Amino acid sequence: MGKTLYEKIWDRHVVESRENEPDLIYIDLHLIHEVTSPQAFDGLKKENRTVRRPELTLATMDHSIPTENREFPFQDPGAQLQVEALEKNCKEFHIPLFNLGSDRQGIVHVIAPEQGLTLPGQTMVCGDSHASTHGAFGALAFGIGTSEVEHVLATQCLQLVPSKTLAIQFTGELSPGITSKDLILALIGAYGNDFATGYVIEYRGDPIEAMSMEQRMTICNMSIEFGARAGLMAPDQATFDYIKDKPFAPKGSDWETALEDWRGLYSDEEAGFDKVIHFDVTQVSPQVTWGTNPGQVVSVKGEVPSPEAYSGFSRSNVENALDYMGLKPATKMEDISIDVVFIGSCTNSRIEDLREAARVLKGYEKSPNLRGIVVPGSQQVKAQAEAEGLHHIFLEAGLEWRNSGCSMCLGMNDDFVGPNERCASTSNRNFEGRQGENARTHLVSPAMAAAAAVKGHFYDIRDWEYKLQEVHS
Ligand SMILES: CC(C)[C@H](C(=O)O)[C@@H](O)C(=O)O
Ligand code: SF4
Repeated sequence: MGKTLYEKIWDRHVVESRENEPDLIYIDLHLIHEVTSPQAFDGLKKENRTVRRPELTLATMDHSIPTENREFPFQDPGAQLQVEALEKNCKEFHIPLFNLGSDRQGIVHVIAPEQGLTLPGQTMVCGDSHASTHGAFGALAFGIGTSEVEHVLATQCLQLVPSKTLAIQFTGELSPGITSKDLILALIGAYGNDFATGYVIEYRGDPIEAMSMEQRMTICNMSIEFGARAGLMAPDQATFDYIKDKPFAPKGSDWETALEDWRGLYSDEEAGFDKVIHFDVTQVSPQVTWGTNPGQVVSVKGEVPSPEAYSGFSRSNVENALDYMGLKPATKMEDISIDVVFIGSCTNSRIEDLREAARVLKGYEKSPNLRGIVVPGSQQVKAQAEAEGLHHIFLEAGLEWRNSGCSMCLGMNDDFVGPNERCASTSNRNFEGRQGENARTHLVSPAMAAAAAVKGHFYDIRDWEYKLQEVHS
């Protein structure tokens, strides 16, 4: 019997296995940020322990930082304390840190792939649920809690019980204008947001193989919104091309050795999954969420559902969601006007996302009644976007151009959506209060967010009149 990709990675990392006990698994890379690490470091200090492998740990600051003026003092003294604590802890324990002065700083899930730290076959953890993003490279990557962060810092290992495996076999071809964001939203919408609970997903099939690495990352990023422990994709030539020559990628003969190894990272044909589903991507249209979890989603050409007619969620759940969102059943999605546009987050803030948004915005101005911010996922993405002149397009459209960070993805920093304001957001979570108290979030792709910024309401990107096709060289 063959092995799945997940089983192959797992087996390579077992340090110790005892009957009726969790396995002890070695962790190749530990990413940390300012929000979920302070208590873990406090725990270490209390026990007088050191960090076992500081060089396999990387720190960045992203969640609570301001994206406008990043100088001290911050408007929020609590955020400044978190940032200062991370600097101090990294210094004390010799952990590499991309701080606010670094041109490599950015959202934790954007910088690791960008630096060539995310590699196929690795085990990776982070005190952050969207660690699943790195699965796009064939790395087994998942979020952990603060006590586990402490454990990994101290031992570079974790006690883990294997998850069940779910293969999602995509078929068909995405239509023009449809992105991987639409695909993952449509998938979660079709099966429900807790369908993959307890599973590690492997996304497979031609539509995945046809995608860029950045598109793939968007899908793996939202595995957690589907309930999964992690999402994986087998590495292929696109993966290797992306990694090659990145700053921390293996070089010279190490590269050749690594490549040879990575080429064996796929699920064997005779491997068995605990569950398999098939999903035809051909009919996927631009998606917009209407409710308060990512599975409450509909085509932009659709309408707000009525609690009676909606399957998948209970009547009261739908009623509550509509009430929170301030929406009436049967309203056309394209008739919903918005107050805020947020283009950013670890789901959609990479260079291709910004190019897509800029391609839509080129030559247009935002609707006068809304405000919008574009927040690159890292300072490297920011520099690249500026080298291509994308920031001019955003600024000319009347949107703000910021420094990198999690920003408006979650109401934990200076960027938030006001009470009862409605936001078209490229992020991954539309929970109540996610972007601010009583803020109303609609999840969309970068192109759809850009179109909404111009129109002032949701608008089908397939009907868009582009003023210029190519904005980058
Ligand atoms: C703050 C952090 C722990 C959290 C997570 O784990 O995902 C955040 O990144 C989020 O997206 O909600
Ligand atoms: S951008 Fe959003 S989803 Fe991603 S790590 Fe930051 S807060 Fe979490």
